[in-house]
Amino acid sequence: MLMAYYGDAQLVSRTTFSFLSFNKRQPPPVSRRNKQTRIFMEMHKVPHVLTVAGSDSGAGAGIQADLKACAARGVYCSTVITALTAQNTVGVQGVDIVAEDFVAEQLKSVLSDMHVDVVKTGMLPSLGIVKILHQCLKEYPVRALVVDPVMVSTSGDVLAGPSIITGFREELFPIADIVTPNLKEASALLDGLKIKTVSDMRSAAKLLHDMGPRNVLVKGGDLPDSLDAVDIFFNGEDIYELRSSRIDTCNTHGTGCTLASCIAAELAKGSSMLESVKVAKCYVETALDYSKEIFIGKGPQGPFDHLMRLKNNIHKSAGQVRFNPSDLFLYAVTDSAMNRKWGHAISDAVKAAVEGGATIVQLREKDIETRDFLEAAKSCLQICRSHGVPLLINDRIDVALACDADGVHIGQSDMPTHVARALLGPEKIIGVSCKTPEHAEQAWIAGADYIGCGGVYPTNTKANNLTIGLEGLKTVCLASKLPVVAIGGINTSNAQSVMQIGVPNLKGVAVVSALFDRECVLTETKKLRTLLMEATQVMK
Ligand SMILES: Nc1ncnc2c1ncn2[C@@H]1O[C@H](COP(=O)(O)OP(=O)(O)O)[C@@H](O)[C@H]1O
Ligand SMILES: Cc1ncc(COP(=O)(O)O)c(N)n1
Ligand SMILES: [Mg+2]
Repeated sequence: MLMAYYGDAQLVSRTTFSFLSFNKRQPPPVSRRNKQTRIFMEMHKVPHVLTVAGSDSGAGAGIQADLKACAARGVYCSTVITALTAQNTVGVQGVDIVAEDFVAEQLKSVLSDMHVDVVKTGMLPSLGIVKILHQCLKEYPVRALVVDPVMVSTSGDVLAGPSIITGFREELFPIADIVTPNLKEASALLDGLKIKTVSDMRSAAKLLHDMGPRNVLVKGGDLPDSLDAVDIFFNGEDIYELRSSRIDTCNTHGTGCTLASCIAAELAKGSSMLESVKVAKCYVETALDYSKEIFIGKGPQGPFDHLMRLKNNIHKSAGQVRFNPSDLFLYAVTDSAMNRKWGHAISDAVKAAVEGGATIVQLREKDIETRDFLEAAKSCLQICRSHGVPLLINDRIDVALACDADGVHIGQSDMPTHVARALLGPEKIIGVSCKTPEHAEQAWIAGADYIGCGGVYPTNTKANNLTIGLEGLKTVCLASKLPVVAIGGINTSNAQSVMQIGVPNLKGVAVVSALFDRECVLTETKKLRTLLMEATQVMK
């Protein structure tokens, strides 16, 4: 049924086309750009892949996969769209081929203006389009050409008819730096040769190489009964069997497009062909493994997560605690030395604090190995999540990211707040230690969620820490646009006076020794909570 569309090359709106023609803007002549500008442009050129492929409305394969793969690999990607597909995880419901002269127009727009390092091709739905591409590449040569000879989608739908085989063989293969057929495509290109084993793949790679490409990668994603994902790479001299573990997942829609784009991206960055292929294969394996548990669409072949971020969002909606300033009410900060002194395991101490009424927990483990810190953080996170209490990590953004904690608390000499925000994303909680109104202002500008202000009173947990007293605390609170938690030497005897300084954005107290330098953390937390509740009742 889909084949019915192939004859119709005029489906894309001519109105759009003539509008664009009418508005053609010519780039300024190069001579008008001075030499310095040209040198500057040369120095700041970014690696650039142009993908010439079809759009996948489900965004798992095609142009959309190419864009995501290049973004993930840190390479700029421009796009010439050859066809629109109505596609989802079930299959391809429709194909609308872009008019040949409009494909030519797109190619010219990009290649005449932008510096393209590598061209990567995907779905080329007609012989005419292949010829146009060939002609354009003659006119605007690029450093490398990666040809993914897309013919059939993972779902089994036809994306390019048999006439395309001539186009590949005669036009593109002779100028390709690498071609990357899957088993079905390799077989179609070799007049129906049966490819069922790794040894068949090796023979196919050699036969395809005879058609002219510099390198061939026969992909074995669909190799029956194979425990590994085996691809065969042949450069005309040596043959390599590239193996990775086969990820047990249905989310493999778009693996072929992604692999080819990633090869193109690595080539654009300057890697050798074999290195680019290896990096690309490893990237696909990692992304598939990361995306095993994501669920998009009802069909048998789902897309995967190129940027490896979506899973965190699933966990986030399941567990990530959104920041609420009232969480600062009873803020428990752990201390490994105190836990050692009392023989408390960190997770037991945190459990007791949370059960006693702590409303947020910060792990502050200064003298602990990173591995141990990460393990401790993971177990504390489970405890905190089961009570709906946010868990923050002191200083260590890497540990917070690794265990998917709810956020971090950082000091003035740690990672700058705006950098922490960029690393952690918009959802994570970031608290910053501030002593002055200027610190508070900076923390707000840089995207913190709250500030920790102190030391209010002298304390043993921070040597040589300047004490700002209740007055200093009040000054900072009044200047701060963010909610504040007071910290430093606060305990059951002074917590009420702190809470009663009478500024609305002071939301609570952070305590270390008052909870953890005690035999029974549960009892101390309950005691402090009661006092804080009394203090806030009095204020009302
Ligand atoms: N389940 C899997 N686990 C790991 N790698 C895979 C898996 N499925 C495919 N691959 C890899 O993805 C890439 C694309 O292969 P393939 O699926 O055969 O191509 P296409 O998507 O064009 O059909 C290859 O490197 C292949 O080895
Ligand atoms: C528009 C478009 N182009 C290519 C593919 C191949 O997908 P895969 O990478 O899974 O083989 C596709 N399904 N749709
Ligand atoms: Mg596939």
